[in-house]
Amino acid sequence: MRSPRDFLKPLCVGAPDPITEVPFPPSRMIHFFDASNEKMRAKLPDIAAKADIVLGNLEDAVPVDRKVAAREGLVTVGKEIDLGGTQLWTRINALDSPWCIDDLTTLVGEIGDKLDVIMVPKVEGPWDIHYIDRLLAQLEAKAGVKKPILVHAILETAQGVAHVDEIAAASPRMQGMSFGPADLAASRRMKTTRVGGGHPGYLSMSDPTLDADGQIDASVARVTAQQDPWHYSIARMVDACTTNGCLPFYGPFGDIKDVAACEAQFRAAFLLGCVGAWSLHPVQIDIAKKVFSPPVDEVLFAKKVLEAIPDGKGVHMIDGKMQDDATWKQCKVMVDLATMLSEKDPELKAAYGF
Ligand SMILES: CC(=O)SCCNC(=O)CCNC(=O)[C@H](O)C(C)(C)COP(=O)(O)OP(=O)(O)OC[C@H]1O[C@@H](n2cnc3c(N)ncnc32)[C@H](O)[C@@H]1OP(=O)(O)O
Ligand SMILES: O=CC(=O)O
Ligand SMILES: [Mg+2]
Repeated sequence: MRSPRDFLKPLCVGAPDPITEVPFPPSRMIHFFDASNEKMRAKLPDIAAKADIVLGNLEDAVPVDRKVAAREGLVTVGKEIDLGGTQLWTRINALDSPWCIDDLTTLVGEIGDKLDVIMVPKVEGPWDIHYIDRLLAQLEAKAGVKKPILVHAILETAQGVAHVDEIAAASPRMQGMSFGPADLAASRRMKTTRVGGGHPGYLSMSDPTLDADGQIDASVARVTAQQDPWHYSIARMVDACTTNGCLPFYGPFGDIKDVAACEAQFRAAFLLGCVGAWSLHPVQIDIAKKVFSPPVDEVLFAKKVLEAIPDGKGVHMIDGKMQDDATWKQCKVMVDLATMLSEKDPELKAAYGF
């Protein structure tokens, strides 16, 4: 293990100093686009006006014969398109793929100063982050990049989940993690073809009704309720990220037309502590914006609590609810997020009354 004293020294002479705190600008959605697709690239200025983060995807979903075009398309985006204040990320090809090394050398060399975060798929343990960390430092030094490019891991293998805490702690570059239910399902041999969301087969059932002879009365219907197959892993990811000062995100929801289920999946992640989710299609940008902006009534209540208890101490009754030091902190989380989002979004600012 590296000495903590070395943690904030660059891993290559001439590379920028590592950051001490992960920046947290609006991050409600990471909008994926295929940079090899000229039509999608042309839409980017409009998309960037609505989205918090846009991400040029080079990995899964980009066909093998368009890998180079996607990389080059992203270089064009970085050099030629003004995204305003919207962050530019990429998802590189996996570390065990033949494209990864050229993704990194080309992108850092050509648009290293434009890229905020590099998302690394299929991270299995801290060793994957250590590899990327050193290589990025070398490439940053070579290209004269001024601020360190941050790293975001996708949690999408059983190994990755087993090592989630070590991954989150592996480098000061760790910006956060996204939950990847498709690859994770495959890695664990879960029997689902869905990308995120629930499953009608994953449920619990109420007890049976017994007849006079103590036998199960099959004529009486039993209540079932779908359970959340992702709860455990998302909660682990949230704890690992929060413990290490980086940001957890929910990943993709694949049934683009089922906007209600997408909203439910995003909201479950929001309530558990995620700061945002992926949008795969423009329709999911609005869903993420709605879900990951805290509800107006909760923000107004939280403001009321903070105003009523300026020192955040003791026990109080507000609107019939007990408030104390702990609930004050819950309210602070809500108000801090609302304040941060209001700086970007005048409509939210008005609704929250700032
Ligand atoms: C498990 C994982 O790894 S998930 C991450 C990898 N997957 C991705 O990145 C997928 C990204 N999304 C997409 O490729 C597409 O949205 C698809 C394939 C899912 C659906 O595409 P389509 O069938 O073309 O959707 P649809 O017909 O509704 O598109 C409407 C318009 O929005 C555009 N559009 C669709 N998705 C996007 C996007 N992500 N970004 C920008 N524009 C988009 C289309 O080009 C189309 O434009 P047009 O009206 O000018 O023709
Ligand atoms: O990359 C995302 C996933 O779900 O797999
Ligand atoms: Mg994946």
